[in-house]
Formats: sequence, structure tokens, C-alpha cells
Amino acid sequence: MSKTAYVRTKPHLNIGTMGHVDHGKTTLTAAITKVLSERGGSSTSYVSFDRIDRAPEEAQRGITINIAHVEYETDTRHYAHVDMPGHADYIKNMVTGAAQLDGAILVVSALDGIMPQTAEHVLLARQVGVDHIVVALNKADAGDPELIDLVELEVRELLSAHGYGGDTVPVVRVSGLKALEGDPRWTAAIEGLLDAVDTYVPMPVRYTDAPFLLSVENVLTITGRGTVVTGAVERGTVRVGDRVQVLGADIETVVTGLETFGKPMESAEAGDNVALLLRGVERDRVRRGHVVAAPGSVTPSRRFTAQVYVLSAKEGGRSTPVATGYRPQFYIRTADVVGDVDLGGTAVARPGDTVTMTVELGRDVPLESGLGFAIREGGRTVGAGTVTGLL
Ligand SMILES: Nc1nc2c(ncn2[C@@H]2O[C@H](COP(=O)(O)OP(=O)(O)OP(=O)(O)O)[C@@H](O)[C@H]2O)c(=O)[nH]1
Ligand SMILES: [Mg+2]
Repeated sequence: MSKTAYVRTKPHLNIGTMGHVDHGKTTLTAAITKVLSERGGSSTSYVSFDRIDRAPEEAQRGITINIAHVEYETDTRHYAHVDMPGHADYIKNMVTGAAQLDGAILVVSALDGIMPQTAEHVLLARQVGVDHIVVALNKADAGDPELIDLVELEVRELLSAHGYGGDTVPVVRVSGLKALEGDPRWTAAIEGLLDAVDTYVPMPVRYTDAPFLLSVENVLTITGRGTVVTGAVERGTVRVGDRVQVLGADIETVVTGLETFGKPMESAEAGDNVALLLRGVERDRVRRGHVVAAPGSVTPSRRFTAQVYVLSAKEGGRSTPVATGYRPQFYIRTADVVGDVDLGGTAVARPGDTVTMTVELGRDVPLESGLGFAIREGGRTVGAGTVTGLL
């Protein structure tokens, strides 16, 4: 193979941009790669706005991963960065994508301030376990500094209200647009943002010694080579030649190829974003939401108890209570499964309540205590919960 292998020289983290539609997430993502690619001795490649802002069904070359992921390297770290769209329709991606984030860059337009999806994304980030947020007050080139001060206060308050310690969260004024144009004041601001991410987002604990597990985000066919699944390694390590089980598809097979960002690798570990080539697996057997794991290491199940927070109407949730018999969709890792809710007797859960419930899913999925999930109905998030026990 002529492609250069991935060499692990720095700790790897997963981060992403989130925030309201049009606040400049994609522009900022492009600007970050541009600024880093222009550093002396850099290994980062510039990824233009147009290349980020499209998600092809098929990879163009190699067994590469979804184009909405970009990679870059600071002096101390290697990052995989997912640019999450702000449209309400894409919250589903946010929920499943954000679950793997070690930290997030919350993009807030300094011109518009907090908007509904700014608040929704912060709430979801908290619910899916993103513990560290750095704020990019974008479009600072166009705003009046005193108004930007007010936006900053408002953002800090929002973060505090969701337990993010708004007083200490780094808030950096940037202009993705001007940095892309090469304006030195604003390229320096991007450097400042990256320094904040490097120092404020700690290196997470990686469970590399646990049995391998990856939840499938995407399935691709590489002509002449076979079926490839992509996703982030949740725990453990995997090497070319390893036997794996695909839960959901009921297949046991062998990993015959392994790549990250189009670069072949010998072994992948917890936290890595990878593509796995699977021997002799037909494409239509495997779907998003299936789980690839070390054989025998997990047993799927469908009944569990959970603690669930029911979003208030103000947070975009329901305006009426839910009761036993409620049948929404459960977003668990990358899976999307229908489930029956049992609250016990005639109990109801009102918007804004935290309740315990029993859930019976429509199919078996790998579950464990402590696993987080989102509950969705009619295209919106109505609840966020944690598995407390298996039945
Ligand atoms: N003045 C100014 N405009 C900007 C800046 N960053 C982005 N914009 C403009 O804001 C608009 C939206 O930018 P995008 O980067 O597409 O925003 P987004 O958050 O990715 O939008 P969605 O993915 O649709 O949610 C575009 O017209 C950009 O040119 C900035 O720093 N300053
Ligand atoms: Mg965008």
C-alpha cells in the first residue's frame, strides 16, 4: 500500500463544534485547519469550507471516514473534530456524535448571542456527558465590543445554569471568516482558541485494556475490497487480523484492514476514529447502530431500568406529561430503537421531571449500567437518560 501509515506521536482527542445554525461552525472549523496548516513543520492539512460542508454517501478514496470529521494537530495533541450542523433536524447526529466528544467548542455568534439551538446543544452536551466546553464568540470582527461583552455574560450564565462553571470556561473572541482570509489579528485569535482547548480540555481516561467495542456510525462499500464500518472506538484495542463479532447482524468475522483519516494503522485504541474493513461481510448485513466487539464480550439485551430527565417545553421538549405505554425512539450509542416506557402504575412524568422508568426496546442492543441515551419523538429530543440496571 502506498499510503502513509498513521503514526501515533501525540495523545488523540475528539472534539467538535456545536451551536446555533449559521453562527459560523463550519467557517471556524475550516479556519482552524488553515491556521494550523500554516504553522511551520505542521502535519495538518487545510480543509476548506466546501469540503467540510458536505457529507457524501460514499467515500471517494480508501476506507476513509465521514468527511464531516476533520483532523488536525496542535503542538501537543492530535484532534479529530466533528463539525455538527446547527439545524434542528441534525440533533440526532449531535446526540450520537457528541456522545464521543472529549470536549466541545460552543460557537456563538457575537452578533446574535444565545439562540434556541445554542441552549439546546449545551443541554444535550451535558446529558451525553461532554464535560468540557470552550466558547468561541465568533463574528467578533463585525460586532460592537460592548455588545460582545453582554453576549459573553449571557453565555457564561447559560453555561453555569447547566453546570459548566461559566465563570471559568474560556471564552475566546474569534472571527472564522477573517482568519480564513489570513488577517493576522484573527489568525492569532484562532491560536488563542486552540491554546484554550489544549489546556482546558483534559486528556480523558481511555479504557484501552477493556475488550474492544465500536458502535457503527456508517457503512461503506469499497469496490474490490469489501464492506467497511466506521466509528469511534469506545474501549479496548483492535488490530488487523483480530476476530470480531457484529452485534445486530449476528456475524463473526475478521478485521482485514484498519484506517484513520485515510491512513492505514496497525492497531486502533479507545478514542480513535477508525474505519474497519470486515472480511466477507455483505454491505446490507451491517447498519448504523450495530456494535462491533470482541467475540463474547457483550450480551445484548432489551429490558432495562433508567433514570430519565424529561425536557421542559422551554428546552424544546414536550408540553404534556408522559405515562406508561409511551413509545418513543431511544438513541443509544449510534442506534435508534423504539421502546415501550413503563413508569409503574398510573405515575406520570411531567416536562422538567427526573423519573425512573423501565424500558423495553424493540430489539436487543448492547446495554450496561451508566450508559447514556436520548429519547426522541417526532424529530425532537424530549428526554435524556442513563441506564441504571438490566432486567
Ligand atoms: N462576519 C463574519 N461572518 C461569518 C463569520 N463566520 C461565519 N460567517 C458567516 O456566517 C454564515 C454562516 O457560516 P457557517 O460557517 O456556514 O455557519 P454554520 O454554523 O456552520 O451553519 P450551519 O452548519 O448551517 O448550522 C456564512 O455566511 C459565513 O460567511 C465571521 O467570523 N465573521
Ligand atoms: Mg455548518
